[in-house]
Order: sequence, then C-alpha cells, then structure tokens
Amino acid sequence: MADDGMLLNFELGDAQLKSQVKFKGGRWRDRVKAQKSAKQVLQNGASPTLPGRTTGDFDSNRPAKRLRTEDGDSSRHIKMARTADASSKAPSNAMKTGQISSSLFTSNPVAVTDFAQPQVDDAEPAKPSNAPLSEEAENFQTLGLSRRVAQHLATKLDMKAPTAIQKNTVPQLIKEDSDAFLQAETGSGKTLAYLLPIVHRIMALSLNEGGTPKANKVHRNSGLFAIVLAPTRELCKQISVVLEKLLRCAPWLVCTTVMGGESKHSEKARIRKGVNILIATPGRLADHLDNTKILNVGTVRWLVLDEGDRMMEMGFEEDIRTVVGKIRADKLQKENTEGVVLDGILPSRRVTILCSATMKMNVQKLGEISLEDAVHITASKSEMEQDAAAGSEAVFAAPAQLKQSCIVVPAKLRMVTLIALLKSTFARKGSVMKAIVFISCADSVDFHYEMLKDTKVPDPPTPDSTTTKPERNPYADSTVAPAAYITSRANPRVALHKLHGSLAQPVRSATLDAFSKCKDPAVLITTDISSRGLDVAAVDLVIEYDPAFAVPDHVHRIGRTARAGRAGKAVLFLLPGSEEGYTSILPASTPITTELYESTLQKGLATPVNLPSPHTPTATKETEKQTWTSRAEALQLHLEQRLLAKPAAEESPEDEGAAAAGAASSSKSGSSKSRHHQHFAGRPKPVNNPLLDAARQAFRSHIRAYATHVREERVYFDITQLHLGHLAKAFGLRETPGGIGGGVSRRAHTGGATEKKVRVSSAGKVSSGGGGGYGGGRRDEDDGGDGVGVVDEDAARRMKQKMRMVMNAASEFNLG
Ligand SMILES: Nc1ncnc2c1ncn2[C@@H]1O[C@H](COP(=O)(O)OP(=O)(O)OP(=O)(O)O)[C@@H](O)[C@H]1O
Repeated sequence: MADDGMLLNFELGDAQLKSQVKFKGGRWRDRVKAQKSAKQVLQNGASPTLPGRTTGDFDSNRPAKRLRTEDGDSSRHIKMARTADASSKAPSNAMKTGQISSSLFTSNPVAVTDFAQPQVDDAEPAKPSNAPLSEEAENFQTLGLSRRVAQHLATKLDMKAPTAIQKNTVPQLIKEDSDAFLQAETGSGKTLAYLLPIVHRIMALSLNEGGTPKANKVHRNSGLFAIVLAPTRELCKQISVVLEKLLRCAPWLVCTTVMGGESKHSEKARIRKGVNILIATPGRLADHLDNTKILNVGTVRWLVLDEGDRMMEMGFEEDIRTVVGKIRADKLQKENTEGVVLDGILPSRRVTILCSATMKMNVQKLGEISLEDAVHITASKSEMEQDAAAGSEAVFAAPAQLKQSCIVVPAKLRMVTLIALLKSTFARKGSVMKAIVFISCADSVDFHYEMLKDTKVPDPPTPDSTTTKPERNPYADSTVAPAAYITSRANPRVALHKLHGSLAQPVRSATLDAFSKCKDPAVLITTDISSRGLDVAAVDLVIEYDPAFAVPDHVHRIGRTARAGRAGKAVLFLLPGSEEGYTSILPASTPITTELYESTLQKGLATPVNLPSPHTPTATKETEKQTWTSRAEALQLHLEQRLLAKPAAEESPEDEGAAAAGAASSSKSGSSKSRHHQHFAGRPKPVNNPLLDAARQAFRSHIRAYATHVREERVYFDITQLHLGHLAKAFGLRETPGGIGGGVSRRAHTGGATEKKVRVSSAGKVSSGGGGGYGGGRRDEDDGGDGVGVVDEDAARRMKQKMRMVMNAASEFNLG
C-alpha cells in the first residue's frame, strides 16, 4: 500500500490473537486473573476486566521496570504494547509493527504551580452581574417603551424588568439619533437592548399618540427600516427568533433572514414579498445588494453590527464596507413610497449600532468604517464615565456569578480526565442538564464525538400517548447520539451532539435545535462556531478542553453559561508548564480556582465506566473493586484498542468504525468520510479503522490549530513545548508522532470538492475562504462561503516553519 502519510505499522494482521497471552511482572494473582480474563475473551468474545495495570504488566507494588526509550532515555518507562485484550483484534505482530503503549501515570510533567492545596470551590456564588434589575426599581415602560411592548414583554416573554444594558440603551436609542457602541457582559440581554427601541420606533409609525392603531398602518411592503448583521448563521437565526417573538405584538411588521448556506432564490422571493427588518450575514447581504434589484435600502434607518469584532476577525471587513457604502450611497427617503412620513418618528439620519461583549482592536477599525460620533453604552454608568474620562478600552469581564476553574492535566491523561469530568458532572440527577465542550478544530470535534458516542442506536422513544404520531428518533441524526462512558445510574441517558462549520447548514440547524430542546442531560462538542452569541437555556457547564485562541474568545465561550443572572460553571483544561500562566491574563470577577486532575479522575471514576455497546455494563465484581487509577488505565487501554479494531468493512455493520464513517456522512463533501476514503480511491481495500484515521487527522489538525494562538498569548501556548508523543495518547494513538504528522497538507478542505488555500490572519489565526476550514484544523468562522479570510503570508510561513520543525523533530520525541 502506498504510504500517503499514513503509518504502515498500524496494519493489523487478520490472525486471531494467540490463545496464550504472556503477562509479566506484578503479583502472581494479578497475572493469573489477567490470563484467565484473556482466555475467557478468546472463548466468548467479551471484553476482559483487567485488575490493576492494563498493559499486561502487573507491577502495582514494585517500581516499574525501566526500559530504554527509543533515544536511549531510560528515565521514561516505555512498554511495547502487549495487548491483553484479545477482543480488540489487536495485531499479533504488535511488537514487529512498533506500536508503543506508554503507561498513563508515569513520566508525566509536573505542574509548575503549587497545587498542594488547590483552592476549593465552596465559596458563595457572587451576586449575578447580568441579571434583570429589580422589578420595583425599573420596568420597561419607564424606559420609554409603549405600554403595548412592555405588556407583551411581561405577559408573553416573562420579562418584567430590564437588564442594566437595556436600561441604559433603550432610552438613548429611542430619544437620540446618534450612533452607538453597546458593550456589556455575555448573557446581559444586548439583543433586546437594540431590538426594543428599533421595534418601538417602527411601531410608532402605525400608532397614534395614545397607542391606538392608525387607519393606515405600515405593513411589510412599507419599506425596509433596519438591517442586523451577525457573523454566523446560527446567530442570525437566533436573533430572528427573538425578533419574531417580539413582533407578535405588532403582527403587521415582518422580519426575515438572508444568510449563506440558504437558497438565494427563496430569499429573493421573501424580499420581494416585503420585509421591514432584515437579519443577515455580511457576505450574503453584500451579494443581495449587488444582485437583488428589489432590495431598496433608501428607507433603512438602522444598521446593527452584532458581534462586530468577530465579523472583522472573520474577514468580513470588505463585505461590511460594501454594505455600509451601499446603504450610505442610497439617498435617505424622508417618506416611503406610500407617502408615510418617516422622519421625526424614525431617526432623521442613518444610525449604526455596534454590539459586542468584548472589544478587540479590530472594533476600532470597524468603528472607523461604520460609526460617526458614537456614544459608548455599557451596563454601568460608572464604567461609561470612567471610559469617557480615560478614553481607554472598556474592561470586559465574565459574569460575576460564573464560577471558573482550571485543571492542569498532563497530555497523556487528557481524554480520560475529560471523560471522568463529564461522568462526574452527570453523576447526580438534575444537577447539570447541559454542558458544552469546546475543542480547537472540526476534525477533533468529529473524533471526540465518535469516541464518546455509544455505537448502538437505541430504539426510538415510545410515542407520546396523547398523539398517535410517533416522535422522531432524536438519534437518527448522525450529529446526535446517545453517549457512552459519561452516563451514570442517575443519568443513564446522556445525549451527545456535535457542531462545527463543516457540517451542512440544515444539519447545523437541526443539531442546535436538538441540543436546545433536549430533555435528557446533553453535551455539545463544538468549535468556536458556538462561542458567540448562542443562547441555549440550561447550559450549566462549559468545558474548554482546548483553550481559546485569544482571551476574548474565552470570554465568549464561557459566556454560554451563567446567562441572564443564572448560575454557571466553566472548566479550563491546561497542560502543565507554560500554559499554567495563562490563567493570570483571564478576566474573572472571582479568582479562578484550581482542581487537581487526580481528584477529577477519582470523582469521575469512583464507579465503573459504562462502555459503548456491545461492551455492555462493566460493573462486575472485579470492576467494582478497581481503584480509580486502574479504571483510568483500563479506560485508556479500551480507547486505544477501539482504534486498533479491524476496519469496518471486515466487521459487522454495527462496528464502531462503520459508525465513525456514518457520522461523517452528515458533513459536506470534504468532510472526514470523504477525506478518509479519497485516500483509497481505486486502491486495495483500506486496512485502517476509520476511527484510527479520524484520530490521526484530529491529532494533526489539533497541532496545527495550536500554532494559531494569537501572538501575545503564544508565550503560554508554545508549540515547541508540546510533547507530541504524550499528546498522541490523548487521541488514543500509539504511533510515533512523526508518523502521524507525516504528509500534513497545508491545504484546507473547505466543504466543497475543491480545496482552498489556508488563510492566516495577522494575529496568526487561520481561516479558510468558506466552509470554515483550515488544513483540517478547521476554524469555524463561516458565512456559508461568503466570508473571506484574512491572508497574512508571514504568519503562514511562520506556522509552516514551526510545523516542519516539529515534524522533523518528531522522531526524537519519545513516548514515555
Ligand atoms: N429583561 C430581561 N429579563 C429576563 N431575561 C432577559 C431579559 N433580557 C434578556 N433576557 C434573556 O437573557 C438571555 C441572554 O440575552 P442575549 O442573548 O441578548 O444576551 P447577550 O448580551 O447578547 O449575550 P452574548 O454577548 O453572549 O451574545 C436570553 O435568554 C434572553 O431571553
């Protein structure tokens, strides 16, 4: 077989494992148990339950035998894989093929911070900083909104009092016609802060002084009055849902969305039917302004740039310039085509509103493009005054009630620690309903989803007794599946979801919808595509398994929890060493507490882990007795062996490999599946398990993504400090890193049949021209192909150099 950058030493022999597996070292009793277990497995094909060590080396009391590493470093304990688990169809020639299985708890770097006494997370939660104000003190009517709107908010939307940013924004935008920059914490209600005054003023065109309707009400064909731009389709949809709910008190007004990934034809048809408020992604709007003649912006009074900094970062600057330029170039109509006088009720000039929880330097540039004499509106008056006095950047912070903690986890232990954390999270019924796990790139999301999901699709839930229509099986979608490993007795069902920018738009929307509406405890594994603006109720926990690429992104990620005054928790995974210093630059109202990874493992692995089907419950007498360290090792071994199982083609269709390929089919072309299989087109049948391919791809993409942390933060995320061998283990890989990294292409899959060049922003950030991809380590910043990444040749060259350096040095990296 041609190499293709894949390691040949993973070709698995077809032969069954020898019936006799030799176990060396350790106590005699353990060796006999393991021997028995392996024998049993060979007879019934069941999974063995290994006590103590899991590599076939049972030396729990004695120090492990020191073996020489490949470069002669005897300080590392390396054991060639002795696959005790015969059911894994592991190769009988593992020794020959050079797989390396290193012990989980040895040769790990130690944290530089003294965690002897980690701070305990028992402090009283701080008073919420983004909650609605007290009803006695404030209400929407006193802000200047009509009784109709205020009543609708109170009775239909259950919002009786405004939040602080709404209190400061609504009167300003009702009375004044100046541009504004809205800046407030995540989850503080910025969406309604700008929508309420806009809707109030448009409604006023149809209402008399006393609030009674005029005879000639404006309607959907009376003109387009406001445009809201947002960086992602998900955010556009979300804003439109909020607006639609609000417009139920003014059903004669109509809003619609235009965004990448949707049919332009049907968008044009909707525009032709008439729309008063348009929500759009920048690229698609620029396209319609060029090509949809019926789109008249002469009556447009407001342009809102929601998550403005993100749009700039995603390379929408040109599109925004086009949109702003075209709207300004069109003469402002003082009255509409039906003779309704707009001036006086609507602003007499075009108002631009910029909106974000964070302010990156690029916002300044965006301000220059779009704002004129803008007022800076923040949640607290004192902040506004301070800001005006100092003329400085406003400080952004996480909500005060959000509890932040970090776990410093050695690379080898990352995956088992993630599983343990999620398992302990769902150990108690009702304690956590929804968790989001942020991962650096789409390939890694795909891989972790495949690893964590149960391989067997359960029967559809029983039909609702009140209707005859059977409920749709939520697990029929390949981006939603029941989870294995992280379930518990209290929560036997946990729904796993994955979301990234390389998924087709309908799949993205359906997945987000499924996650939002899921009644079981649920986990969403995702990239930064979900970090901005998404408002899903009941998200109690955010895990940053891979740290964000820049501090503001971290603020947005953790802001998916603790919204509108609710409680929330965020956990950040860091590697020992330079990464530990990262917490010092993170904004936090209360100190970021530290957790020992050992405690996480201990808590999570206090009970046996439910392995995916067909490895049904592991809670035998022996596993009940296991210690958490043995469970962690057994779990790691099990994960690694799933990657070594025979390829799907040679197994039953329900084999996990088939599941891996199946899930990938939900992606656009250019997704994992097509990538794996493109390699083998016209060649002999592939021998690799697709899960193994997915792991390799995820590993490569992860490293590439790691190189793209913003320049100022690379002191904490230094790619040359990464121990690739250890990191490979976190992806269940036993190969040498050089082999896995070989054949890395710098061309990105962009979701289509063609490949586009990777784009790297000035901040060293990488993006692609669409589909949200980069070199497999895909940054999910897409607008359905509308977006254009920022090219920085220097950053691209630097990353290439680093990658080459790391990959060349890879053969010197040891697994220990
Ligand atoms: N006055 C209010 N009373 C109660 N809930 C509110 C109020 N205003 C907004 N909310 C709720 O607060 C949540 C967060 O609102 P929104 O998404 O607008 O926040 P945001 O400030 O835009 O956050 P982000 O910066 O993360 O985008 C939503 O669920 C919304 O329904």
